[in-house]
Amino acid sequence: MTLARVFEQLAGAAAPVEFTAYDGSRAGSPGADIRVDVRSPYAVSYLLHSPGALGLARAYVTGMIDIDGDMIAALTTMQQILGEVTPRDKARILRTVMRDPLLRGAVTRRLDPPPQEAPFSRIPSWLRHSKKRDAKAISHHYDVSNTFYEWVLGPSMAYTCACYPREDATLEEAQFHKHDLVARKLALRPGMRLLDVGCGWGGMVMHAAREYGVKALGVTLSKQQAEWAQKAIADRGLSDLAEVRHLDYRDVTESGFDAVSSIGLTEHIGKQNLPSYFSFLYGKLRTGGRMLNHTITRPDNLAPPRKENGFINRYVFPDGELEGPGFIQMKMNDAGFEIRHQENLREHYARTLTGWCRNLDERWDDAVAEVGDGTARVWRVYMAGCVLGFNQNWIQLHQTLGVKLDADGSSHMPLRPDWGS
Ligand SMILES: C[S@@+](CC[C@H](N)C(=O)[O-])C[C@H]1O[C@@H](n2cnc3c(N)ncnc32)[C@H](O)[C@@H]1O
Repeated sequence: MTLARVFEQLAGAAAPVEFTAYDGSRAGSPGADIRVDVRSPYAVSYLLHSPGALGLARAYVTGMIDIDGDMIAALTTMQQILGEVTPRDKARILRTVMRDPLLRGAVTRRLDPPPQEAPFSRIPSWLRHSKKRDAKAISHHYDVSNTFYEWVLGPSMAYTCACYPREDATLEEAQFHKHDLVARKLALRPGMRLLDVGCGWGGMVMHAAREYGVKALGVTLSKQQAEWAQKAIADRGLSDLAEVRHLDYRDVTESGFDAVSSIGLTEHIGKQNLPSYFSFLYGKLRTGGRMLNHTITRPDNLAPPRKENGFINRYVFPDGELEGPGFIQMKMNDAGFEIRHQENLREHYARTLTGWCRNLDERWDDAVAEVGDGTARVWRVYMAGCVLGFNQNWIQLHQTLGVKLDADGSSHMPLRPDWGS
């Protein structure tokens, strides 16, 4: 039996996928929008020996399997296919594979993980997140290439969930709207001081300075981000108001800020450290000041965190940890914040990621030349996979607004805050 037929056997003859393989075989639906090319017999080894979807990801990252067509649609189809495979199907396919001498040789050999896997020892959560280890983990993901990120993210250089004000809003409009929503929730006014922790390429800092006349300080652990942001601030004539430092947020010495924003940093903090993280941010605010925490969450508040050893942790965000919205809120409360508002932008993140996937596909050849085939593949499969994750509610996105009350309990909030939608 040819290799393409083996895959067809797995997927079912009616699957809307065309399979081709290194042995010249073809199967599945000819001319389908999704084309899967098995380029090496060793792809089967990854598929059989890695848990869950990790095998498919490894085979794709190494280029042993190629996926042509819309990646989001391809992963959706594969998810359906794999979800329908029974243990009996697996046993039958394994028997077929073992009859082929080349495939048998490939399957019985265990392969090393692709080099794109982050070189981090898997240690318990409470041992992670030293400043040194965090700096390495952040560099692994963010110090890839600013040019690559410009192509993927677009001019906003915002690397977090956008907020789409209308069905037909562009990614760029939605990123502007997100920054503005944060600014409005924080009630930014000219002359205020904002601290933006985990500031990325400086999008929020520049928005606050340009649109609100706010003096804004951003800190990021990524050297490349800081360099890009510092140049952007100077180029845009915002140096009087905006500043970005290459710094761990724990090393910010100033305090008395009128507002604090944290947009996409909490995912890197670690469950054990959430109390000290929120206490630190609380300590940075003046009384009456507001803090907006924007983070990916999981839809439950159960312990322990799930899939710590999956593809995302190994290849994309080493040491990343997600908690439920209730848990985040509880830890903010316990640090002293009064919670005033919380909202879930889950569907907005699926749209945002779809925009990034489209951008990457449009510049695919350039991206491969810039960061290498394996790294470009990691981003392509991770971003498309996350679209499924947000659409199917494995993950969510919560903005939580807290206030540091005056000693007399006054919040300085209007009775009905109106920050629009
Ligand atoms: C997903 S990015 C979000 C960037 C930006 N806020 C945005 O919306 O585009 C996460 C950011 O958190 C930063 N970060 C992670 N851990 C940090 C730490 N301990 N101190 C300072 N920044 C940190 C990263 O360097 C990165 O800039």
